[in-house]
Amino acid sequence: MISVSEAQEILSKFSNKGPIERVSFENCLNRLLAENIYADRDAPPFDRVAMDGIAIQSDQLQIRQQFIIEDIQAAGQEQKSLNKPENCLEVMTGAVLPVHTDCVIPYEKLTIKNGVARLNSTDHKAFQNTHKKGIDAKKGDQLLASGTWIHPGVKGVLATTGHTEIKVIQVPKIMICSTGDELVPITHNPLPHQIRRSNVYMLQAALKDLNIEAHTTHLPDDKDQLNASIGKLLEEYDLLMFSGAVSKGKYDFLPTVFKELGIQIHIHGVKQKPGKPFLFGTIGSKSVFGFPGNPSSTLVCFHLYFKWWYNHYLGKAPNNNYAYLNNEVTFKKPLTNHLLIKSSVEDGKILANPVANSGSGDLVHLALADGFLSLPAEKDTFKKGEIFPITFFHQTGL
Ligand SMILES: Nc1nc2c(c(=O)[nH]1)N[C@H]1C(S)=C(S)[C@@H](COP(=O)(O)OP(=O)(O)OC[C@H]3O[C@@H](n4cnc5c(N)ncnc54)[C@H](O)[C@@H]3O)O[C@H]1N2
Ligand code: MOO
Ligand SMILES: [Mg+2]
Repeated sequence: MISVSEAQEILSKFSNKGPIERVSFENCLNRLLAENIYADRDAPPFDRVAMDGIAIQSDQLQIRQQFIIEDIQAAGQEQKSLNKPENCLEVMTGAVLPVHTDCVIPYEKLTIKNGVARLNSTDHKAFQNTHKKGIDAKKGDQLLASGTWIHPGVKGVLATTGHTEIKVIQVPKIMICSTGDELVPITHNPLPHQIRRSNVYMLQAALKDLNIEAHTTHLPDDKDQLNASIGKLLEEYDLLMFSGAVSKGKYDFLPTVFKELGIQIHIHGVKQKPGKPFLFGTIGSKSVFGFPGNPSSTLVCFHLYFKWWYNHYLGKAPNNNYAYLNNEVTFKKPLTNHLLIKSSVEDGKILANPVANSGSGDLVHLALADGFLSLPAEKDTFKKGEIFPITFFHQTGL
């Protein structure tokens, strides 16, 4: 069996960067930008008034304390001009700074009476409360690099540069399949020997966190039917995700069916707990992920391996986060132990508090955890205060 890092290395080899597509501006949030974005004009495009108040010529500050108001320069109006240097213009935030002015004094520092503005203090200087044309970027400057995650601030830049269509990495078409004759739909009342199929919805939710909409289906524990269904699904989807049927049981048909369908199995079994029977294979450009059926195994393997694959598909470096173990833990097997934890923050440090559970089949306590700490296989005692890699279940930017 291979180690966690060996498994991730294999995945890196078999995940190619995804194709590029164009999407509308409306649909680009949480996608990965696949082009550089340049400024179509200076930013800001004009000397911009940054406070509501009056605009004056700063060299007048040595001579006078009060200014006759000539006019108002509102935002959205063409640039006006101050006629006489001893006067001022009222100006609004977002307006163009009028010609012959270089200093904005906010209303809070003025008293205005009978059309005359009097300064309440003398601590003013040239260019205060103005946002100089081109100070943030010049026309033609690169504002965003290909590979940027499109979050709300990035979307703002795409809007201000007038991008109505954006090149992004295509979202892979994914089908999530449950297997197992004990599973019934969530709308059913299970018989005593049955359970509702929950793993596929965990996977669907985890994919939605990555902005991937995936379908779910159920396949029976029947080799011929699995063969036929998976063959068809491979024609239609880029990637198939399975939960269950990858271990040693008489009805764990997936590894055999995959081989019969010509799928090359690159990983089957990783020195870890949970998730030991994890499977990954490819056929042409298509990939299959076989997550072990126990709920924690499914979710942990999704985060360790699918997200690793997806980072490569997006051309992004995976995130490496670390946290402080907040309780001593012993684990005597030569396996990487992915310990369920609930995180907290103290003095700016992420603390990982182990969540007690009865094993990888314990869905109840899985829901109380917000991630897992990966404790290395080489040790069996892990002390409070030691630092280990942490993976969060909830999306915090991949
Ligand atoms: N002789 C051995 N037995 C087992 C081994 C082993 O190495 N030797 N490995 C164990 C480990 S570790 C795991 S993990 C499980 C993985 O088994 P499978 O991937 O084959 O999964 P199943 O047998 O189909 O199911 C296991 C368990 O998970 C439940 N399950 C499956 N799918 C769902 C779903 N969509 N929603 C909710 N629960 C689901 C299923 O009912 C089973 O209880 O094998 C061990 N055995
Ligand atoms: O290692 Mo299995 O993944 O415990 O349930
Ligand atoms: Mg099994």
